[in-house]
Amino acid sequence: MRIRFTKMQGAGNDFVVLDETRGTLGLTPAQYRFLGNRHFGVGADQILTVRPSPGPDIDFQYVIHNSDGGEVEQCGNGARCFMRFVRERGLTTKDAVRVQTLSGVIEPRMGEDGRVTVDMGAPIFETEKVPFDPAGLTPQHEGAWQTWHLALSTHAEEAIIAVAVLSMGNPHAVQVVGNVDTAPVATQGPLIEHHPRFPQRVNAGFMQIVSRSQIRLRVFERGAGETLACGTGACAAVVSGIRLGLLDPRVDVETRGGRLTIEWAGVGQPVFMTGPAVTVFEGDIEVPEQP
Ligand SMILES: N[C@@H](CCC[C@H](N)C(=O)O)C(=O)O
Repeated sequence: MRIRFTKMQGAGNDFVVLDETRGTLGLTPAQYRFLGNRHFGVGADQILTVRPSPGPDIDFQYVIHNSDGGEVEQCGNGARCFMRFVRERGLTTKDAVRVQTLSGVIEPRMGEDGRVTVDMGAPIFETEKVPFDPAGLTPQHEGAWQTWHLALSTHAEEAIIAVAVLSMGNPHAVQVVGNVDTAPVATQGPLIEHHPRFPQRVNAGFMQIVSRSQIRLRVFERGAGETLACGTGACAAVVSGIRLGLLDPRVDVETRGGRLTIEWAGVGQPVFMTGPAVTVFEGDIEVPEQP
């Protein structure tokens, strides 16, 4: 099957975007994996699919697959690219749309400077909804919130880390580090992603506090490995920092691929994420039936 795609990126988090507004392609997890593969396919951290509105008051449906082929609930950088894609392709003329994802409705809005702001919805803190299993652990109280001590061990390394745990529609574990440049992202990332206390795996964030309004962040993403930026990871890190008493309500997040601005007014309120969304190129590719 030959398919048309658009390659996009938001702060260096890169995507293959597919238009299924006129019919589904019926891709299998192996075919999504093929598209995400940087050697044999197009190459991307996630594959985003635009589908027609599933119901009243909703403009589109947004389907997200990680480069490992698994479908996931949410993708923040992808949401900004989604907005630019539906505008550039003439699928809408609206400046703001309501988009159904697996974890709820988000609202991306075009900015005048070409950046996109997304209402990502309110963060979720109930451990069973993240999901995270805290049985037998004692939370460490910090600021108005708490972190959890997790043991990471392999034959090569033993470590106890303190993570804040929350969901932005998808699961996140955020730890504060002294310097993101030397943080053990490559070694601890996979151990945190697959830690048995996260039954659906987790995205692992490493946050360096620069000031009350600026952080540096690296994220080892579930199903994709370390990416140049993670939008939901940026939201999760800033929300954690605010609740732990370390950050103000508006924070610039410096990622390896660019800057995102996150705003959050407190528990029960939505998180707003602003950042770039860029079309890189378009093309078509033959997708094998059984890659
Ligand atoms: N890159 C994304 C997050 C994509 C999904 C994530 N890897 C997961 O499995 O939850 C973002 O910008 O938020």
